[in-house]
Amino acid sequence: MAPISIKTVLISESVDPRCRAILEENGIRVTEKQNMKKDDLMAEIKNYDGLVVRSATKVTADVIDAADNLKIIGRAGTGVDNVDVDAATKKGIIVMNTPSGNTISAAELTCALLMSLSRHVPQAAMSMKQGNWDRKKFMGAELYGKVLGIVGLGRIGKEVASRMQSFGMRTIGYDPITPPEVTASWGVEQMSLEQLWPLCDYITVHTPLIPSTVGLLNDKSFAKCKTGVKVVNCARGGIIDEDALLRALQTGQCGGAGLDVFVEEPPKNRSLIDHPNCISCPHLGASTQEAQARCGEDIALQIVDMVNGKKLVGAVNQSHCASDEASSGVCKVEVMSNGCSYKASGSVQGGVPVLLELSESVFRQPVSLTGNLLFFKASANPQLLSSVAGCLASEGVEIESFSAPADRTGDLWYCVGISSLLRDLGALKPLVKDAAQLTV
Ligand SMILES: NC(=O)C1=CN([C@@H]2O[C@H](COP(=O)(O)OP(=O)(O)OC[C@H]3O[C@@H](n4cnc5c(N)ncnc54)[C@H](O)[C@@H]3O)[C@@H](O)[C@H]2O)C=CC1
Ligand SMILES: O=C(O)C(=O)COP(=O)(O)O
Repeated sequence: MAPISIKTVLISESVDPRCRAILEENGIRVTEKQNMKKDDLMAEIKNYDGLVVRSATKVTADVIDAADNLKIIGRAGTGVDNVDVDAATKKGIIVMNTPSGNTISAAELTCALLMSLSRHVPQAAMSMKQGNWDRKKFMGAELYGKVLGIVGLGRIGKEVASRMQSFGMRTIGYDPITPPEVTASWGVEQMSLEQLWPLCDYITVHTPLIPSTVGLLNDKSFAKCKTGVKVVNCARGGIIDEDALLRALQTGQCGGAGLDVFVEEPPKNRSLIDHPNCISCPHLGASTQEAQARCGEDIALQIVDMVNGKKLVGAVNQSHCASDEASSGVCKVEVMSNGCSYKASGSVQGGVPVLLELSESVFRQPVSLTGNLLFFKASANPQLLSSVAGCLASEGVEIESFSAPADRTGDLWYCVGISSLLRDLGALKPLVKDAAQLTV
């Protein structure tokens, strides 16, 4: 990829000192300014090529508009919902995150809230500090044998599942993308939300906040749950509708809530937080030394790699960056293998080589040519991805991304990013017409 010049970076939140040290070791001037008001950020941002944030800095369209020199917004963490990614993309600014650095910490906090809900630990601790010795009031229930519904079976959902299974919980879940065969291999039975709600003693959500997840748990879904269901939100405020949750806590339909995140942070409306069956934290999921060290270091190294033209890792909008000088050049190649000819056309977007077309299959989204890739040719059918995922899972290989062709008729090429190459492509033979794998 072409090197991108970053000489100055503003860090606008408390990010691990390793971030600053790595950037400075690589000749980048770093300024740290925390708790800036929007106007101050808009005035300050003009001076920088790069911005590093966590979740508190709201990088809105007007902030981006004011950022005359900005080329990179680095999110030392997972969620990029505090960054207007569309506005950044339109201005050719790359947005990148470090999505796995805080997975374990967020999963552990989720488990801590689940355990606290079952045994009222925070309430009992408060009561002790007030001089009480109330053994009756805090009667709890075991997690053992109870059903945990996990909505969103990505990185954190998976880690929560394995930890809570060790407590003897049955884990069920729902995810529109992660195939059931894959989650079955880590002990989570998938089903529709309609089937899931009435079965759960506990529900935890681990999705991004997107239109389809806003108010996933609302008055209607609470009504379908067991009376007294307990819920945890360590993902994003609003996935559990806050007004509906308060109503459910007041009627007892919800027996307890563990919240780490809120629609408004910090929340001005305290009625949920003040409810006796609600335990809450001030967005602490990623607040561990380990997670911060990983995220701070990862984002700095990703920026340095980009500056040095080495690779672009963690970019969430690279394929659409309008200002990428190389994005318009399409390159076509023909490869002969075992007597068959494969025609491919590709390009470079945001410094990353992408595949646009493979032998008549035009991909719906450009396929980033990075990591381990498995290409397979098959005719479209609703079971295709889940059968392939199941076959890969049985070989210990996980799907990390999926690219489908725009057309759905005839035999077409699909591409999946995979955790490691398959030992033997023959395992896929019953499912597909042709297959190839490579590491880029
Ligand atoms: N409290 C905290 O400090 C932290 C919060 N987070 C948040 O946790 C959430 C999960 O993070 P990761 O597991 O890393 O993300 P991920 O991207 O690995 O997993 C999210 C999963 O949600 C699924 N999903 C999308 N729409 C869905 C829907 N309508 N219903 C059910 N599932 C759906 C996706 O298919 C994906 O598998 C994010 O919102 C992230 O911002 C992450 C780290 C720390
Ligand atoms: O990474 C995420 O998505 C988080 O929510 C963590 O946010 P934070 O970096 O602690 O402000």
